[in-house]
Parts: sequence; C-alpha cells; structure tokens
Amino acid sequence: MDAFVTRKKRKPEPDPALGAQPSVTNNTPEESTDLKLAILSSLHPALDQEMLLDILLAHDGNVEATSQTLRARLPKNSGTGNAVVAQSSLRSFAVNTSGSDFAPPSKRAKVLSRKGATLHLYDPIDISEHTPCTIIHNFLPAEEADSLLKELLEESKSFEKITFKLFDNVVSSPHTLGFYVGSYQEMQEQKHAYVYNGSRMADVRTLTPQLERVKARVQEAVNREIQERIRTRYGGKKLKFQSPGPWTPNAAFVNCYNGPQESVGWHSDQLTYLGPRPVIGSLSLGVTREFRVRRVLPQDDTSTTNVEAARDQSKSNDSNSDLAGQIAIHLPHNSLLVMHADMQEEWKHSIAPAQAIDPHPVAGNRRINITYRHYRPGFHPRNTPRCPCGVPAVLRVVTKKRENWGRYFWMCHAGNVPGKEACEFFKWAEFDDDGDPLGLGCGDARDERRKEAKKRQEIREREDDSGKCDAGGYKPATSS
Ligand SMILES: O=C(O)CCC(=O)C(=O)O
Ligand SMILES: [Fe+2]
Repeated sequence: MDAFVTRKKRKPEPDPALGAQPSVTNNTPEESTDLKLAILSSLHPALDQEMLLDILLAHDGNVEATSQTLRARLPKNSGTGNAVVAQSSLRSFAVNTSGSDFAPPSKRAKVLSRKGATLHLYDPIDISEHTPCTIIHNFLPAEEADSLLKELLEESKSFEKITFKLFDNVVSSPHTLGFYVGSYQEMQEQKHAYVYNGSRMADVRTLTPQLERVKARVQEAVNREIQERIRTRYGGKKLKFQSPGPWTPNAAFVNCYNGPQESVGWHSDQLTYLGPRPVIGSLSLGVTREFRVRRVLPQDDTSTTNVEAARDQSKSNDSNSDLAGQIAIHLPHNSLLVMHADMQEEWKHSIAPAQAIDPHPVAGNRRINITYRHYRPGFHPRNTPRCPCGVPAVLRVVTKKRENWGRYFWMCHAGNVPGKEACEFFKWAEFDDDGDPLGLGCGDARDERRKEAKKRQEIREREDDSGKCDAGGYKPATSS
C-alpha cells in the first residue's frame, strides 16, 4: 500500500500520432487522492494507476462511483484476475460534458479534470468528448504544410509583440503575431475602424495566396466539424446565439512562438468583433506545444453594481485558474484544432511555457499557429456601442458572479489603453437567437448578414457560370 501513497510525478511525452494514452500530472500533492487510488488499486489490481486516476477524476474523486463504473464496464474477471487490460483512450469511461446549456459548471455534468492537476489528452475522440475542441492530425498534405510553414517563418521575422495594460502596468505578450485579412479594403477598415487592447492595429496584412488556399480547406473541415458537434454534442441543434450559417473565416491571426519560453497566458478570445459563441479554426505548424484549456468557474464576489462587477471581472487575476484543473492538448505540426461554439464563453486557454521542446526539422525551435476567424458584419464597430471615451465598447460575458452568469454586456475598454482610465459605461447586450445584436439602434445586423450572404452567393454564381469554382468554393465576402 505504501507504494501507492507516495505516488511519483510522471512527465508524459508520448507520440500523439500513435494514439497515446491520456495521463495526469500533479501540480500540488494531494494525499487523499493517493489513498483513494490505493483503495481502487486493491479493488481493481489489473488496472494501472494512471488509468484509475483518470476515471477517479471523471467521477469527481468519488471512489465508490468509480468502482461501480469499473465493475459495470470491465470484463468480469478484470477486477481480481491477472488479465492485462489494454486501455487506449478514456472513451469507455466517458462522462457527459455536452455543452448545450450555458449554466455555471456546478449545475452541469462533471469535467474530467481536477484541482491542481493537468490531464494530458492525445486521442482525438477523448479531446472532443472532454473539451470544447476537436482535433484533426495531419491536416494538410505534408508538402503543403511545410511550404506554408516556411512562408510564415519568413513573415514572422517582422511580427511584433502586442502591448496591453494589465493591473495598471503596460505589458507585452510573450510571443509575436501578425494579422491578416482578405482584401485591401478590409485592411484599411481594420487599420481605421477596429480597436484592439485600446489601440489601432498599424500592421495589418492581406492573406497570402497560400493562407487563402489553406483557408478554403480549413473552412470545409471546420464546417464539417461544426455539424458533427451539433449532431453529437448539442442534441442536434446549434447553441443559442451561435451563428446559423456556414462558418466563413475572413481574418487570421498568425502567432509565432520562438523557443520554449514564448507563450500565451490564460485568456478567452475577444467576442467584440466575433460575436457570441464564435468558432475558430486553429492550425499548428512546427514545434509541438501544449495548448491548455480550463473551465471558467464563477467566484463569489462582493461587488454591488454591474459596473463594479464588470471591472472586477476584467481585472480578474485568475486566482481560480487551477480550481477545475487543466487539460493539456498536444498540438503537433500540421494539426487543425477547432475551438467550438461552447469554448470562448465557458473555457479559457493558454500556450504554456515548455520545459523543453523537440526541435522541428523545418522550424527549429519555433512554432507557428494560424487562427482563422469570422468577423461578423453585425459586430463591425460602426454597429456596436461606443462609450463616451470614444473607444468602441468591448463585448464580454458574465463569468464571475453566479447571478447573471452567461449574460453579455458592453463596457468601456479605455481601461486597457495605456495612460487611460475606463469610464462608467455599461450596457447589457441583447441578441436574437442567431447572435445578431438587438436594440442598438445603429444598423441592422441581420441586414448586414443577409448582404454578406447575398454577396457570397453572387460570387459563387459568377464562378459557377465561368466554370471556375474550386473544391473549397469560398472567396472572401468583401473582396473586390
Ligand atoms: O497558439 C495557439 O495555439 C493559440 C493562440 C491563441 O490563443 C490566440 O491567438 O488567441
Ligand atoms: Fe486565444
């Protein structure tokens, strides 16, 4: 029994392509878990410790429930005999984590992770069952992936760090990035109308022909994955506020992580221009890194007004970052990760600094990541509220207070501008079922979406007529 009580940390680094097993690393020692494991081990001696721990976590640490599941699902002789039980994934022990309702986590099915621990997932089916993501390994033909990687490594030489304000300090992100859109006209719009972290983006580029070609492939795959997710995880119906039409990316952030220490801290992607329940297609090239996700948990907070609560939330120092545990998804070269509609509002993600990395034959120590996104026309800054400071308001969702959990609001963003204080501006955001803004009195988002769809249809028809339509079939809606 002693051998179980002092369980050693394990550093997992199996090859995802080989369908490696999930594993857990502890961030803090927790003796009671070891004791529970010892009990489970004595009841189910044929099963290994890592697997028992995974299943124990799936049952929120309840030994009896874990043991019941094991008894129900394992072959009769596996608990007492010497049979070797092979376990290639968590599938047979899955708990339902379907994300179709936006409710505080305590009211939902249990998450497969726990305080202070990181669960490492490799198997695509485990990833889609236990996180709001799906992954496709070896996404592009190998030469195409290498060629895009080479092009972006070259581009990334002129990428810059972004600077923003955090707790009254001006800090820069510990990695570099570039921003790409579909046309010259969109580039001008981005430079002059959109605001990021309180500043305008000076360096906006147009998608290279390779990024355009890959975009069409990503679009096709992401739309397939969205439908699959709706069918298998959302009960056959898109989420409330999720955009109903096909996902049509029109912008891409390209991130470069040069060496193991470059990273991105815990965050959710800004909803301001993507709207609620956005989907993002994220292609990784070069060095394998860990993409970590964790569920956002409500905190008990004491703020009395909505403005105070909104400010507290935007200044949240992530003190509860480890309460639900973390899941690490390993992103190897040429893998496409789809962040589904249940991701941004309910989970945070990060790229953790790495202790060590395996150099990539083309990229050396560098990792390139492309996140394709759809900027919704209804969320163009001309259509959304502007606060008295003159900075377009940012769209956020309540994730701190249980009360109003999941409600969206607009707030002043000047607090993120170096040298500026935020004003009192606060407005609840209202959307129709498809996530289009309601009641802003400044442009009809539905009309904008109809116009965009019509334009796309016209382009498709023109291409059909001239017999030029390719397999992806997508051209940027606003390309001239
Ligand atoms: O590098 C990644 O995989 C994630 C990047 C990311 O989170 C972002 O661009 O918002
Ligand atoms: Fe992100």
